[in-house]
Amino acid sequence: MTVRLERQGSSLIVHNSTEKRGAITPDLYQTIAAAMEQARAPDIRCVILTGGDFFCAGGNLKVLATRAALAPQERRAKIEILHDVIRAMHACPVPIIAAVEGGAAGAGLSLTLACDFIVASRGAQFTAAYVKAGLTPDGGLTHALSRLLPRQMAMQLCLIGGAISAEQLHALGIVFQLSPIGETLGDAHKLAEQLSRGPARAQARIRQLLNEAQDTTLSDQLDREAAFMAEAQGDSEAAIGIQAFIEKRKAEFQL
Ligand SMILES: CC(C)(COP(=O)(O)OP(=O)(O)OC[C@H]1O[C@@H](n2cnc3c(N)ncnc32)[C@H](O)[C@@H]1OP(=O)(O)O)[C@@H](O)C(=O)NCCC(=O)NCCSC(=O)/C=C1/CC=CC=CO1
Repeated sequence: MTVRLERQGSSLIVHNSTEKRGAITPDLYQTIAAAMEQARAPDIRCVILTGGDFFCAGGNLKVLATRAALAPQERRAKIEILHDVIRAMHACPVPIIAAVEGGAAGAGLSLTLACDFIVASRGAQFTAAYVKAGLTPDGGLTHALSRLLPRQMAMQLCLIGGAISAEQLHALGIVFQLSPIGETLGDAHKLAEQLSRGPARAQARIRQLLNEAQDTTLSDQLDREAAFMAEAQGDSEAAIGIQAFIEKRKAEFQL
């Protein structure tokens, strides 16, 4: 049972097939970090994160139980490894898809919500979990949940540590697609294929704009949008897309 990085066409796939419901190992951090690095190549159009029967149960509680023996700064350094991975995902130039079988818990949920699209198996369960172990969320979970959910719902999830289903998250627009059990990776590939037919540079600009919009003022965001739109208008992708519209045909962006 391992973590591995695979390339299929223009997609990179991080497989997290570790024991204990995909509980996090150092390999997972290294492999996602490597995928984020490789995603800078122009022929990579998408990254997919996937797991086994259960996507990822978060930090391994048996390992976390040993952390009390470490000095506070050593404990902090271990958490920062996860946070560097989340930062790298935020800065990734291509879309990231989570193909989630079974569900996600703790930092596994943080990783899921750091993705742009979530394809989840029907009945999958998502839980913050941390509070049940006397811990507090990390991996940007409170940042994500406080923006995605009403405050009270985020509080309920984090303070009680209960689960929310893929169906509920789908109704909220957080899960992009519900798939039959065992089919999330196949459906993620189809989505990656669809995305790869779009304009790569426009997609990278859009991703950056939406990610940065979370922490900025309207005025700063208008400046950013103006700069990016000016860039986009001078890009051959816009020439291709606009010409296709005028000629009433589907745009074919270079792959
Ligand atoms: C909801 C569950 C994830 C899955 O429930 P279920 O399908 O019923 O499976 P179980 O029977 O509970 O579990 C099967 C076996 O896996 C072991 N296991 C599950 N999760 C973990 C885990 N996180 N760590 C270690 N082992 C785990 C479980 O003990 C079973 O083993 P045995 O067959 O030997 O008995 C459910 O399992 C669950 O709620 N798990 C705990 C979720 C959790 O609390 N996660 C950690 C949150 S804290 C965190 O993520 C923190 C960090 C901190 C810093 C840096 C990096 C990462 O994370």
